[in-house]
Amino acid sequence: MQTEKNTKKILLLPGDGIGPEVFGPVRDILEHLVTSGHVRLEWEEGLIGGIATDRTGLPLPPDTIEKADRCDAVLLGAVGGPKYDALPYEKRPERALLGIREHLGAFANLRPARLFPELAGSSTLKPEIISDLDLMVVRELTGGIYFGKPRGIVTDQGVRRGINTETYTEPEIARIMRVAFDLARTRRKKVTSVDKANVLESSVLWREVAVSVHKEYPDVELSHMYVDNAAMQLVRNPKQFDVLVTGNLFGDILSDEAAQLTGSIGMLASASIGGKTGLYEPIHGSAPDIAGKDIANPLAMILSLALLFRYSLQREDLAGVLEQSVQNVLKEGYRTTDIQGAGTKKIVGTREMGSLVFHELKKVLENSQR
Ligand SMILES: NC(=O)C1=CN([C@@H]2O[C@H](COP(=O)(O)OP(=O)(O)OC[C@H]3O[C@@H](n4cnc5c(N)ncnc54)[C@H](O)[C@@H]3O)[C@@H](O)[C@H]2O)C=CC1
Ligand SMILES: CC(C)CC(=O)C(=O)O
Ligand SMILES: [Mg+2]
Repeated sequence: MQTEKNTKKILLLPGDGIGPEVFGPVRDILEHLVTSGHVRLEWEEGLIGGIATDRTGLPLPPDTIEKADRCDAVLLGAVGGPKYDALPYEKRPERALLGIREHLGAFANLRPARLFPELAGSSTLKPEIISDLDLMVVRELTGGIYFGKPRGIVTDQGVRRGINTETYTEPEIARIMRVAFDLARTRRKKVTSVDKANVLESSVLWREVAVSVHKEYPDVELSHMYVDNAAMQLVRNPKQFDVLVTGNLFGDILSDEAAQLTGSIGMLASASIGGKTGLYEPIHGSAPDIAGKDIANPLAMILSLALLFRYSLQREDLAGVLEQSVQNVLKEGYRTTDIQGAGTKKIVGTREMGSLVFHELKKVLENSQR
């Protein structure tokens, strides 16, 4: 095990709905890692989303931005909920999410869809289709239609019109392509670039830049796929993919689909990198349908903390310990309801799953010191 020279600082933003619930084990895990001397780390908490609007009138208060700027990494739960759905866009919790991603410059969103072998019987897909699945979705996160201007709802001669703009610049495409090619070099050296170049000019440029950047990576294979076909191929034969790189909107949609290949959206973690500070969050939302019921799966949240150790703190050892702890708990047959299936010995709630992983983590750490 390594130790840190300098104390690192992280910001915790639990957010709304199941966000604070799945965050439960995070503080215990951090506390234990610090008190047992495995890492020198401090953390503070902040507000984001609906809860921030309730308490301060703003979904992304300046205090949260200031705290994020003093930290080495940010860990976020989820934002949003029906209570806030009627708010104008600038006041919505989701605006805060886009705002913090943009502020941190976190343009590369890595969403690793890796199937724990123990969950091969938990997906709605046949085990032979998903066994050994290990695909990385690289989603462009600070451009595209979520940020393009003009946007809004205007009234034109008495008729209301909703407008959004899909736009990508050459440098925006080139930098996300480099992230995808660099990652592919550490994996199976295959990049599939997903676009809609048969219809959209932004995708025509996307494809041209992909081809041009690819010249820097002759050892990596590049192929292109239209997004409608990619959505179908993901459930037909997902193991054909290694790194799948795409824009903000397509990546948002395809990564929820990829999550189901791993058993549940409650399993998929994400790392948003490329800017001054990394941002780590499960890919799921605030799940208002199950919030407050102690049934949400906290594993995507815990695995996001593992990614924080891997990408922002360069602590591959601790990332591995967390991932091993999750796997051991699954091996013992514990499941939240969303991942029940073959191999389930006991259905547990959010709190119990969190505490099982926490206790397993202590064991894994002890064993690693022997
Ligand atoms: N990163 C974020 O903060 C995101 C926020 N949202 C927001 O979340 C709210 C709900 O959006 P939805 O479209 O329903 O997406 P969602 O991801 O919150 O939920 C989709 C479905 O997956 C289930 N689910 C999600 N996370 C789960 C977990 N950890 N364990 C077990 N089941 C889980 C939910 O119960 C629901 O049936 C909206 O306000 C939306 O804008 C949506 C996606 C991402
Ligand atoms: C507000 C949305 C862009 C959040 C989302 O669905 C995501 O990032 O996956
Ligand atoms: Mg999404």
